[in-house]
Amino acid sequence: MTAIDTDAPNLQYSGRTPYVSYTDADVLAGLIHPQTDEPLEVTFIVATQIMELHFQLLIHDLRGAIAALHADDLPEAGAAIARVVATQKSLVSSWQLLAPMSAVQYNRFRASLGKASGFQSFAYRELEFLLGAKNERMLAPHSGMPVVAATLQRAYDEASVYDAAIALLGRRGLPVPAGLLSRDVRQAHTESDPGLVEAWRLVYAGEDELTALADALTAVAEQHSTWRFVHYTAVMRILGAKPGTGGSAGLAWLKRSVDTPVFVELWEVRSVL
Ligand code: HEM
Ligand SMILES: N[C@@H](CC(=O)c1ccccc1NC=O)C(=O)O
Repeated sequence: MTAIDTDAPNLQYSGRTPYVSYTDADVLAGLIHPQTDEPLEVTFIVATQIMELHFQLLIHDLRGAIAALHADDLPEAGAAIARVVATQKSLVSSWQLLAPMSAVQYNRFRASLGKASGFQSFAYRELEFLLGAKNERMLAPHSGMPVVAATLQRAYDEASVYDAAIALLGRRGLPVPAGLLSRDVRQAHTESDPGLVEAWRLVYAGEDELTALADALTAVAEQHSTWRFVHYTAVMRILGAKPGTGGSAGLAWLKRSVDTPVFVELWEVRSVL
């Protein structure tokens, strides 16, 4: 052994290491507070926190995609949407963390959740709004948190990524129905518009970058549906048809969003390609 190991990392720091300062890993480590002795409660808490972090990353990149679409910067929009899809895949795979959890294990700590429910996730709500799944009533739970409420209100009031994309199609000369370009973007758009299906059909008839945008947005919609469906089946397995802690009917309530995909015309257009 030589006296000085020149390949070794630095070993001496005073206070928080630069890694901890940059990542706040100590703050993260202090955020796990189980209330029971059931080992799976820690799994549940960490899985939820991991999903919340994914929601924040998705919001960040979706906002980037929307800004790029507004600026007619398709390469940047495409790159941001590709990051969104990669994050969504990671988000969906984080359900694996809860795969080992049975109904019996969940019931051992469910009472300690009280009236807490993922339904109250402000980040998930912002994500849904940015994807165009708007619902004014979903603003209400957050009114007691002014900063959160203001951020959510902004996402509710502004164009979704789908609105921004169809506005771009309109500017590129595609026959997007005028009523859709001037619509109130605070309303959900869940009924397929035949004129917009035709505009997407024409996009796919071409070979340009708009086809790539259509496919990238379809991938976003597909991954979002997958998250909703995997959540739904996890609830089926763990909770059955019991009412939710958030006060909803549970499975029956969740089914409505499972049955309402985002970017509806991008699904309809498959039938006429
Ligand atoms: C044991 C696992 C889980 C069960 C049994 C469960 C159950 C439920 C139920 C019953 C609802 C309906 C609202 C209510 O009345 O509470 C709901 C909504 C929701 N849950 Fe979960 N959940 C689980 C895990 C998760 C996880 C890990 C997340 C990730 C953050 C999550 C996020 C959400 C969200 C965002 C909603 C609202 C969905 C919407 O608005 O469409 N859930 N959950
Ligand atoms: N709605 C669930 C509970 C739930 O989803 C939840 C409760 C507290 C903390 C996180 C939760 N789930 C996901 O975020 C239930 O009814 O059991």
